[in-house]
Amino acid sequence: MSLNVTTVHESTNSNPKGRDRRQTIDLQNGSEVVFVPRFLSFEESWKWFDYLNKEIPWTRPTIRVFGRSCLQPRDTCYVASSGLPVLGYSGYQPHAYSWDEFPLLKDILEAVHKAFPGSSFNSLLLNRYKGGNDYVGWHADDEKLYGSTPEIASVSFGCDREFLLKKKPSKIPQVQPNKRVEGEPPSKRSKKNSQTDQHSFTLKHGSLLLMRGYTQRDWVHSVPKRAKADATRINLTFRRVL
Ligand SMILES: O=C(O)CCC(=O)C(=O)O
Ligand SMILES: [Fe+2]
Repeated sequence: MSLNVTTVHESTNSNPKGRDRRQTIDLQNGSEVVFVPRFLSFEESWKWFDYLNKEIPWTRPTIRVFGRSCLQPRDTCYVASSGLPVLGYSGYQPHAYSWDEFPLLKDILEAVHKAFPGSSFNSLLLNRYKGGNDYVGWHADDEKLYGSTPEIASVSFGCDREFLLKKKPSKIPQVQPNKRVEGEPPSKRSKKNSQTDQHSFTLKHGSLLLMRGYTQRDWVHSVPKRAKADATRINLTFRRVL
């Protein structure tokens, strides 16, 4: 038996459109992802896409990666409640805009809070991928200001993009994780590992993906370049600064 079994739990209330259908993916050891493929309706999502694309003061900052300056490979903007500690990442400190400047964002925030009672997000990092060359590399949103078990709700609009999750290498020596089973071909052995330590989601227009528990401590995520993704995608990640 594999030690790292993934359980996907599907649930829905009796909504005829299946809008609240969600998948809960137990990543084990206290990490969890909830995926709601049709969180927002198609029409409503286009209304929000157009608003965000036009009204948000997008910037493409210079950041520092491994000691070198480079242009962040996507547009960004940051919105946060007043009085919170300042966010900084990759040597960049985004200006914190106020929620009041973008009233529609409050409606999306309200919908997210309704879907996840008990959540209380107070900041939002927005990303705009102008095509398949724009991306976000492997990272974890494990900044100290989010605490040890940050909950991050990610809502997507526009072009479909693949979202990958990969387990961080364990610091504790493993007891032969790919232990040879007599007669099992090597291809099967490595696949077994990758099935449980990597996950892929297609984040479509109007979908929501929530990461919680120890997902930022134990996993990294990315939205890789995709030659076929030829249209703009906008992604909102709601977070709680402690
Ligand atoms: O665009 C996405 O789906 C992910 C964005 C992300 O990981 C981030 O902003 O930290
Ligand atoms: Fe992230």
